[in-house]
Amino acid sequence: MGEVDEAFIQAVEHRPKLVITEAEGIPLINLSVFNSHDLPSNPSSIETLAEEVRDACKNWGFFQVINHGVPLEKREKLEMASRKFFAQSTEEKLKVRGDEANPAGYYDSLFTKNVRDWKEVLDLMVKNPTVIPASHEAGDNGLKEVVNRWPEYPSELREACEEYAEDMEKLAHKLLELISLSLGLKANRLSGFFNDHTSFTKLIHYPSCPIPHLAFGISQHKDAGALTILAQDNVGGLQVKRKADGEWIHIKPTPHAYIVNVGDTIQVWSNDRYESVEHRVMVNSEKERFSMPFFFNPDHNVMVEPLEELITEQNPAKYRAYNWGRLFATKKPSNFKKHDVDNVQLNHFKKKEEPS
Ligand SMILES: O=C(O)CCC(=O)C(=O)O
Ligand SMILES: [Fe+2]
Repeated sequence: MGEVDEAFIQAVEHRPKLVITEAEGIPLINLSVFNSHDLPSNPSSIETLAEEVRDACKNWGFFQVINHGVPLEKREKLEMASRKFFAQSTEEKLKVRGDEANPAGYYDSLFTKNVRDWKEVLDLMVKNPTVIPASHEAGDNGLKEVVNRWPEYPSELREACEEYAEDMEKLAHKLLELISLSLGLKANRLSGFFNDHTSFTKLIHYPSCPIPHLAFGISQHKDAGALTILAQDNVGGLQVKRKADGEWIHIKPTPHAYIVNVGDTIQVWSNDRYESVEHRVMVNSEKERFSMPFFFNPDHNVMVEPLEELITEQNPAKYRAYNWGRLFATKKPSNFKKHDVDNVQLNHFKKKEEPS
């Protein structure tokens, strides 16, 4: 990624401002009650936690969690393996390149909204294989298996990633329970959508960049799945669009915390009570950065639509049902191909306002 390709250059109106807005930041939520033994006899603290989650989801769409129960050694083991993997030559990394037929793997040429991202990634599915639709064409009901391409080096990467994904899955289910409670639903209301889930871990490397005023690590986007749980190193660069005023807010790294955001799927399930919020990543002319988002996604055959408990006469369903797997099969390849149109957006499924 040495020479500067014009595909990286953002349109003038989207270019990063190098002056960073430091604000009070996204909410910090302490999950320690989940790890205490007296959990069942302590419903009031869970209720308090659910309220904090509700406020965070409503006001920001993003929050950080501490005392989350994920062992630090597991996170560090995967982070080290990721650094070793990306330190190899491009030729070596391209041996595990992902493609349209089997998207799990390495990419060094990715686009968000048609501008190239200053990053390289390794995508690894949690379920190996993961079943998804063979194509996004309506009428094609065929399925295919996505199989991980484990790199030979470093040899510990596979075990590190599998162990880490197990921990992430547990944390994701805890968060899902809290989100369900926060919406006034039973704790396990959403868990049935994840039996054969299509979640994946993405290892990301943002190399240092000579043109941080013209390019992004990832330009502004929303995450399509249910929840994203992100581990970032201490360099920083993630920015979240503050709902209150549309200002881009820098998320200062909190050691060992995870950053959580709700994706489009939860926006639809909640019938817009919670919104999937735009975010982006700035790059840095001096420092490279590593991050590891875990995307918690439903089963391919889940039809995503507003939950019936959250629909009322005053608040009718705002979306038509759509099939998660088809959207996933559409989204994945479009991330690495230059398309004439933006990625599929949730607006496609938004119901038109009925004339009153
Ligand atoms: O690396 C980060 O901080 C954010 C990554 C991200 O937003 C994504 O991969 O969707
Ligand atoms: Fe994202």
